[in-house]
Amino acid sequence: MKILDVDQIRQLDQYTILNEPIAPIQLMERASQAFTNWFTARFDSKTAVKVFCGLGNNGGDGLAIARLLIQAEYNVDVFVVRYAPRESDDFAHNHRRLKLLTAPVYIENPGDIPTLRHSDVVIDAILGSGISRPAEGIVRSVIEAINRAPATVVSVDIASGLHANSATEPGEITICPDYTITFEMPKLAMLLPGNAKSVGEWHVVDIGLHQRFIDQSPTPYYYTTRDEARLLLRRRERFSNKGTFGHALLLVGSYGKVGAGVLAARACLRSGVGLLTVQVPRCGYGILQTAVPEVICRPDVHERLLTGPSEVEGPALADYAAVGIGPGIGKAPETARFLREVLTNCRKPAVVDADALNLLAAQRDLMGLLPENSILTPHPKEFERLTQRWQNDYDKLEILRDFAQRKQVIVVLKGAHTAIALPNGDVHFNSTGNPGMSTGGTGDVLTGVLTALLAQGYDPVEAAVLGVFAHGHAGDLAAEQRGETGLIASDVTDSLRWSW
Ligand SMILES: NC(=O)C1=CN([C@@H]2O[C@H](COP(=O)(O)OP(=O)(O)OC[C@H]3O[C@@H](n4cnc5c(N)ncnc54)[C@H](OP(=O)(O)O)[C@@H]3O)[C@@H](O)[C@H]2O)[C@@H](O)CC1
Ligand SMILES: [K+]
Repeated sequence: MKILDVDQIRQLDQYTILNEPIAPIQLMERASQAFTNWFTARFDSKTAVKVFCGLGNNGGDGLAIARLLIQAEYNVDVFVVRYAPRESDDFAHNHRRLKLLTAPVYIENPGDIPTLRHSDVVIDAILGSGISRPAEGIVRSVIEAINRAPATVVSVDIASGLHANSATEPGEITICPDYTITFEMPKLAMLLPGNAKSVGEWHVVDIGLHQRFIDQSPTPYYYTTRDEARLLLRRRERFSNKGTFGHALLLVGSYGKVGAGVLAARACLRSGVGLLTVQVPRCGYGILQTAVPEVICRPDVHERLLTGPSEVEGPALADYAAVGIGPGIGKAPETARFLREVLTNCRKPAVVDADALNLLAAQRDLMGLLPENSILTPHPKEFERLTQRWQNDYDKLEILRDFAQRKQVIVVLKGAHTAIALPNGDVHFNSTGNPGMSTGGTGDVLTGVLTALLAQGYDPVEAAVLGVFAHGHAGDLAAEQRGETGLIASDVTDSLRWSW
């Protein structure tokens, strides 16, 4: 799904009005109805609803929503924050219609702000995507009062005060909602970790904006939906053998961190690889053979470290269908030398994770050896070591896109809504996963998943988008079973389904 910016959404709005065609007020009605459908499915009609409206089209939505809820026999109070003499045409229209049902209360001074109770549900329709400056004066006072109140808060389209696709400057205030119900597509701001409090749990409701305009609009930002991820899945051919699905090599583990290798290996096997060889330091031999009997184990000649040579013969590095390196390998100089050798000899895209990334950061010339379209899977701290500090999430996105383009690699920046930057500068945000996955070893699992997909011949871009989705989906299934708190990395592997 494409993520468009505010200007594009405004044009999309106009395009829909002209080409569907539909009257603006009808489009507002459709959006308000879509919000109301979500709301009535979530909150019953005994709920005390307090709708706060501004004077633009977001406020117009709020007035229409209030009317629809009154008609559905909800107990609704409407407050209009009168911060300016102007109001939008569609606001004025809905204002007239609402006044036939109820009398809104006007808020012009802080003394006009009502007291909100725990049982109240606030609908925040003060400011929408059209904000052009920080919230000040009475708008700020109302936002502060709502944030202080114990009520549940649902924002219409976007939390009031939050910019849809640019940074919120220090000192700016936004509503901190429990939910955001946004129209047609997520806004970029909703995918960035720094905005978590200004977004809450968010849902997209479809309001039927014109698909042709969306298709034609250029954007570097995408959001991977379940259907899109499903389309990437390949069926396993009936007449196949283990050779069909590739022979992968994982280079993992060091003394004390052999478990990282076990996690990556199990995940690789659960992701459909045909055959898997795992090289671990000699101390990991017994552990790996016992924990994962399905793999071919190549013990390193070094007892505790990964250094390269092994007494067990195997194919040359270049003959493996895919190579994954990093989980648990540590940062010893011997291992750094081996990483250099691997990157020099491996001409296919590789998966590079964890300490392999830290070694790249320490010896930046190694980056020049990365095979094109390799998949790097840093968490933010590792990515910062590879690049530089950033000021805010937007700055980080630019650094991410620039890095992927300059190095011609795929960067999977892990976190809530993992951002996958491609060599062409596009960024795909993931839609699956949960906070339970912030626990040791889930990254190792992802390395195994991605290596398996590359070994099966998936294009690296598709492997990254699909693998990250499947990994998060498995985390969501695991969280359903155990809850987020008790979730561990092995649960993610055990929940890998490859159908959704
Ligand atoms: N296409 C869609 O998805 C659809 C969108 N729809 C809805 O429209 C919403 C966008 O509407 P919008 O453009 O009228 O924006 P919104 O934020 O309500 O008002 C902004 C106005 O307030 C002003 N203003 C700006 N900053 C301010 C501030 N800090 N403090 C105070 N005032 C401020 C500014 O006027 P100015 O004073 O700058 O002249 C501007 O005119 C969108 O979020 C969605 O809810 C649906 O109805 C239909 C389909
Ligand atoms: K809002």
